[in-house]
Amino acid sequence: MAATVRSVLKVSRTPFARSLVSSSRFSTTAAKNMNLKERLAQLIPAELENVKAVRAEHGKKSFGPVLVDQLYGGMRGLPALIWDGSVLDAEEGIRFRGKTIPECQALLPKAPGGQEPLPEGLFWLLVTGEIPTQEQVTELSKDWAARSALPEFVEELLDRCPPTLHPMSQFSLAVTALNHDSAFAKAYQDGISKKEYWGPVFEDCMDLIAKLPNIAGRIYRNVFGKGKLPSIDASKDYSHNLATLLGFGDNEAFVELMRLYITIHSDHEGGNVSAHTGKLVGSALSDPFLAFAASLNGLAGPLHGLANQEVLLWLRKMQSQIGENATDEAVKEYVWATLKGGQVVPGYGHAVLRKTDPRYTAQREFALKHMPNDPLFKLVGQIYNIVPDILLEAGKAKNPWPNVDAHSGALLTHYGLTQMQFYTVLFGVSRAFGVAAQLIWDRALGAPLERPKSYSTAAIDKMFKGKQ
Ligand SMILES: CC(=O)SCCNC(=O)CCNC(=O)[C@H](O)C(C)(C)COP(=O)(O)OP(=O)(O)OC[C@H]1O[C@@H](n2cnc3c(N)ncnc32)[C@H](O)[C@@H]1OP(=O)(O)O
Ligand SMILES: O=C([O-])CC(=O)C(=O)O
Repeated sequence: MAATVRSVLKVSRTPFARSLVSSSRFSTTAAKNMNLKERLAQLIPAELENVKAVRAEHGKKSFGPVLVDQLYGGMRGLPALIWDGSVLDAEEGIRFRGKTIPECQALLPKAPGGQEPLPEGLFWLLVTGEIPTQEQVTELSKDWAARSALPEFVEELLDRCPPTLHPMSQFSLAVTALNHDSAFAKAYQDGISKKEYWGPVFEDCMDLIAKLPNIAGRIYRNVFGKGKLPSIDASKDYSHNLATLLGFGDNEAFVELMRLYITIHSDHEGGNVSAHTGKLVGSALSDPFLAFAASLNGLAGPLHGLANQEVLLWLRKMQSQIGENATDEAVKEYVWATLKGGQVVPGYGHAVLRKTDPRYTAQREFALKHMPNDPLFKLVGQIYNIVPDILLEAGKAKNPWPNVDAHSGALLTHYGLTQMQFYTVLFGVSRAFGVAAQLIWDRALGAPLERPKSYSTAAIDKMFKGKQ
């Protein structure tokens, strides 16, 4: 079955690639002078044709059987969704529109003097499948800066939240409230034609991404008493502004970290909880603010995006119990105690990946370059040498290797962003890029309401009773 799945995926990727080739007359000089919406408007008709052709050719082909176990087992491996921005390979990890993380680091435009890719370029890549020019990325930075202001009532909403309300709950509240000004919701009420949905959805997605730094910065400063929020600087890139709003804009290494962080956390194909939730809610034609707020509520779970907070809490608890610079033996004992206590080792394991997450590796390489002697970085490395063997010996986890969340907190802590309850907010800022790109395409391609079939245990029992 795996081979069938792979060959179908290959076939279904080809037409999109073909669409880009067939529209290559645009991807020369003219395309390089276009803004994102203009380029998208060119790509949509060809992709509509491609999807039609793929469905005509393969629409009745099967991916293989669905097992009852998959219904009970969180639908692992069940082919169920279309997601164009990225594809996850269990061994290799994520590719954004066919490009690995190192390839994105090499190919995407950088800030002057910077070495990490600008997330603006990654968004362009997710949406179009193309590497933008430096000028296109600069225009995107400016566009997002121009859209970044929050409605006053959203600022007030955040200012009224008690600091005891988790930053992710505040984040979700604020994003939900942005639906007040949704271009799509308004256009829908005004009777927009289906064919035109993608236009206002694109505008909402751009507004959503643009406003996230102001939301994140406000939450951070409110909750952790960090004073008044500075203004967005229209001459700076998105990550620089985010860093400034958090109070770290003067630290160029932190700004670089934000560029890398937002790039690598953006998208992880469609089946993860935050991406799938956004797509599902968007399929009801809830606007991008409502859809992405739902994504955030999923990201806030400890088995998903909250794991980066959990990793730091777990590490700090370890240090308080066995001290800093603990021996391997003491660390092993602590890991076993976690497992014997019926808890998971946060930052390890994955529903799809079966190797070390390349996002972990990218962060490790960043740390080796910028903070090789950091004690927490060393502890993260020590744990890497210990945990996989223990998880293998414990015999339950299908993947004993670290995921992205095993590393991110150590990097943020190094630069002074020590408030782990805030970490998943940064993950959420990044995840908006991937969810938004797919929401735009879903509406452009007329993706239908999601509504799979559910079964009761009694129905399954009855269905197979007396059958082999
Ligand atoms: C950005 C992200 O979302 S990356 C993931 C972040 N989450 C974490 O790091 C939390 C720790 N990891 C986990 O809980 C899991 O590995 C998940 C949730 C990521 C994946 O879950 P699954 O696909 O169900 O993993 P898998 O099939 O390997 O699980 C089999 C068993 O191993 C256990 N297991 C998996 N990973 C771990 C772990 N890190 N520590 C302890 N036990 C684990 C599962 O809890 C499950 O136990 P059960 O049979 O008693 O229910
Ligand atoms: O793919 C997953 O299931 C979880 C994950 O790593 C992500 O969403 O970034």
